[in-house]
Amino acid sequence: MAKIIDGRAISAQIKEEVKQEAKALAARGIKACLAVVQVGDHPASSVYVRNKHRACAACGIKSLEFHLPESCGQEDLLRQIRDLNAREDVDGILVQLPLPRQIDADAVIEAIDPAKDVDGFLPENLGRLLIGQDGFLPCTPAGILELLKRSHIPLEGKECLVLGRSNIVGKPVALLMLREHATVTIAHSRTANLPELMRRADILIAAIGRADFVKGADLKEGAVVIDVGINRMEDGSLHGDVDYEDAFDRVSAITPVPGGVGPMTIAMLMKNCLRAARARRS
Ligand SMILES: Nc1nc2c(c(=O)[nH]1)N[C@@H](CN(C=O)c1ccc(C(=O)N[C@@H](CCC(=O)O)C(=O)O)cc1)CN2
Repeated sequence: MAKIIDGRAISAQIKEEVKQEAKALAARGIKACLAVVQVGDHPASSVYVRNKHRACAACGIKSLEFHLPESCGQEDLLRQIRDLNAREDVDGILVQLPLPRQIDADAVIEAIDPAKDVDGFLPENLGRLLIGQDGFLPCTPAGILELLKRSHIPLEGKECLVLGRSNIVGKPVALLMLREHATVTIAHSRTANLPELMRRADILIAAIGRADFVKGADLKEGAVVIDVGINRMEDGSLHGDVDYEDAFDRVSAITPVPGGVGPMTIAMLMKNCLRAARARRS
């Protein structure tokens, strides 16, 4: 019987811990503050932004909302970021992705002060991860590691396969697994021997954005499956990158979608906000 790795329960635990730490910081006169910048009205982004404000409120972190129109120009957005960089009261800045087509997302992210990069997307912070130095970790990869650790899943010496090579999930989670002494392979759309790699993996982390791509028969018996995919189907339901029903009887542990990795992204953002406030103001 597979263990269901409950991201909602683990993220609630983390947010409770953050709340206690925020209380201790507030007792020293420091109220952590996150600025959330949204451009346009992408429906999923609006949900995630609202959930970030709610999580801040629940944890005792102040949050500020900056909502720019879909038609906003690159320079307007950069001006907004520079203003927030200069504000003493703002500890963390995040720009909700994706951004409209006319905006160069890399340039916008790189304009954020690295000390306020609570998304952990800046080259300074990703570079630190690469060379094993302390920095802000991107929230989804950090959330995956936390799920594995709090579920007592051993990583050292295990074969870990990461499906997907994005800068915000695939590559950083591969580095985190390597840091934990797993043997890591990154597979992508041009990987030739994917079936062989999947059948060998003790831990499979799927982040390719293709609904139900991985089937039970693809997996090693007893594998641990972490599903990062959030694919909305025509009937409105959400499916991961792994066919959950099909995989369930074959694996030893698996994250559901929804309720697995997704909630951890926001919990780890709260942790990063608090860390930014402590580092900037202590
Ligand atoms: N600036 C950022 N933009 C984006 C990030 C990010 O980390 N920083 N990640 C994603 C979106 N995201 C947070 O922003 C996010 C995605 C999913 C969830 C989540 O809790 N998902 C639920 C399902 C919610 C639903 O019904 O759609 C789940 O999996 O249980 C939280 C945050 C891209 N942009």
